[in-house]
Amino acid sequence: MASNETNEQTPDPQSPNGAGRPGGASDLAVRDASPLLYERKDVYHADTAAELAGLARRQIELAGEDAERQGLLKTPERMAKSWQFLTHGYGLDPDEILRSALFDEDYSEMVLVKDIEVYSLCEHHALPFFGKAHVGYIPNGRIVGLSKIPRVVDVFARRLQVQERLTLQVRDAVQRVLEPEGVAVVIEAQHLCMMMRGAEKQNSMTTTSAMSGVFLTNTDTRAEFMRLATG
Ligand SMILES: Nc1nc2c(ncn2[C@@H]2O[C@H](COP(=O)(O)OP(=O)(O)OP(=O)(O)O)[C@@H](O)[C@H]2O)c(=O)[nH]1
Ligand SMILES: [Zn+2]
Repeated sequence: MASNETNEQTPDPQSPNGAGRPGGASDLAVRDASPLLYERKDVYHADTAAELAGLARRQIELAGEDAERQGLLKTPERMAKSWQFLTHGYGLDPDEILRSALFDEDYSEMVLVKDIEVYSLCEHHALPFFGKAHVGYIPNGRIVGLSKIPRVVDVFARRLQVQERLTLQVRDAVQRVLEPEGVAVVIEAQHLCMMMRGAEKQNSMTTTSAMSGVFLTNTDTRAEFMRLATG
């Protein structure tokens, strides 16, 4: 750590670490990478960190900033780490997560996990959208460990997304693995690309839903889900 900081305070003028020139990115990784950062192999990847940090540094420079300014010295590495976290869902398998906690059970009423926090990135602007997901299903002989539902929401949310596809993907994964009588998913979210830029609307909420099985064929079941989830 200390030697890293020393290097940061006194960059070698012969090796200006300029992202945008060949080799700049890997210099940056050597200078900034902290070993602890990459312990979570499912989230952080040392092999792409250098290139990401180089791109981040270039973005900072193109904004008109001095990337060697003290407060910004480690920012490219932080941006790389943050980007890897926000997109780590690509490396996760939703079916494997759901299959890891399936239990035979005769319970045949609705199971609802509601108010699951969702943080995702819109694929058009790479800006966050965030809100809540409500996931219900009616078992058909087996139930899933409750925590696996929010975990599966995160598998798909931690990718570049549109809210509609995120909603469908959660429904389809639960339907595919549990083979229940039906699945219902509602997501309510606010999109920063509509709030802090673009349309600049601060209070609009987008609701998407995806249903299958009995939630499509039985209006009472669907109504009960909507009442419990969003009422
Ligand atoms: N359907 C859908 N659209 C989204 C989502 N996230 C962002 N968008 C929209 O994606 C659209 C991209 O439109 P473009 O006209 O190509 O991009 P833009 O010029 O930045 O548009 P504005 O946001 O209107 O300034 C915008 O209307 C966004 O509101 C999402 O999850 N679902
Ligand atoms: Zn957007």
